[in-house]
Amino acid sequence: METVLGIIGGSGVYDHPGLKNAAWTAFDSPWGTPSDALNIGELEGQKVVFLPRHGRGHRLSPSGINYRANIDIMKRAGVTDIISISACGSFREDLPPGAFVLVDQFIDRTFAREKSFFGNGLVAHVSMAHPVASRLQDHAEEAAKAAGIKVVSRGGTYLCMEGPQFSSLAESNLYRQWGCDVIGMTNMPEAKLAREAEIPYATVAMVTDFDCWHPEHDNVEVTDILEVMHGNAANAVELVTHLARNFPRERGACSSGADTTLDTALITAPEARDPALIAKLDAVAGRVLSSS
Ligand SMILES: CSC[C@H]1O[C@H](OP(=O)(O)O)[C@H](O)[C@@H]1O
Ligand SMILES: Nc1ncnc2[nH]cnc12
Repeated sequence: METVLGIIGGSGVYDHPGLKNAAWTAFDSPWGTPSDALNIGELEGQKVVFLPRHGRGHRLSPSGINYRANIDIMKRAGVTDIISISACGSFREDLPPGAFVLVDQFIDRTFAREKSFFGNGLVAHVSMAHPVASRLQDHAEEAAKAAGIKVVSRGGTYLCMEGPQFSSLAESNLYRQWGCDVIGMTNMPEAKLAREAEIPYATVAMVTDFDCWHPEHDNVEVTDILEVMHGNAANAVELVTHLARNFPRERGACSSGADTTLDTALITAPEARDPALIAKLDAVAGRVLSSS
């Protein structure tokens, strides 16, 4: 199968200037309104589908993003792999602003978002034990190094908070005690939904600030973040360019099983399934539902 690299650009990353033969293409989704149209084109000979998570102009707040529609339209566009590019705060002295963290674990503290494509009428439980595809991390790591990014951490735990306010000092200290490395507001439920849609997912988290635990940086402000974000965004563009250049054009089987996760996840008996929900799942779960 030919690979189609999906890029979800977060704060500061609303497009990729190197996309060739590109067109912003609107997709409808039975899950509602996605953040934006998809910019579909080619980068370094690789087919790429780009989605600005907050929409162009950063219109959408983390809680207002329709994560289900976003993942659904990426699946409809044929995306085989997703790289999430995200701004984040850091809980570690050795991950200062400008550092890139190739996250491999998440803690989900969000509470006001739709988190599953499944539910009453078709219940499914997918594993989130290993939410990130190590194969994608390998490519992202290689690309980050080739892009000359100075601090690149392989692995890290991303605490996803609801927001939009930043953490209190007590929360920031608590998350550090939990062993979290970075904090953001968007990668959950995005990673969960990508897993349900059988799209391998990996996060490149770009540190913009020290959250508020750090004695010398005891307040997070968007104006400070924006300054760092512009440099990070330029590095992210470079990283994605290198990633596309070396990305395998043919997709092999995913050792994590992320691309076949629904084989073992559905629990509702076929005769008890809701036809209306099955219809909405045509893209996300068509691979397993069309044959059952
Ligand atoms: C601009 S600071 C807070 C904002 O930035 C991050 O967004 P994204 O993950 O899409 O890069 C963070 O999660 C918040 O939404
Ligand atoms: N400190 C922080 N907390 C949550 N989301 C962020 N995005 C960037 N910095 C952040």
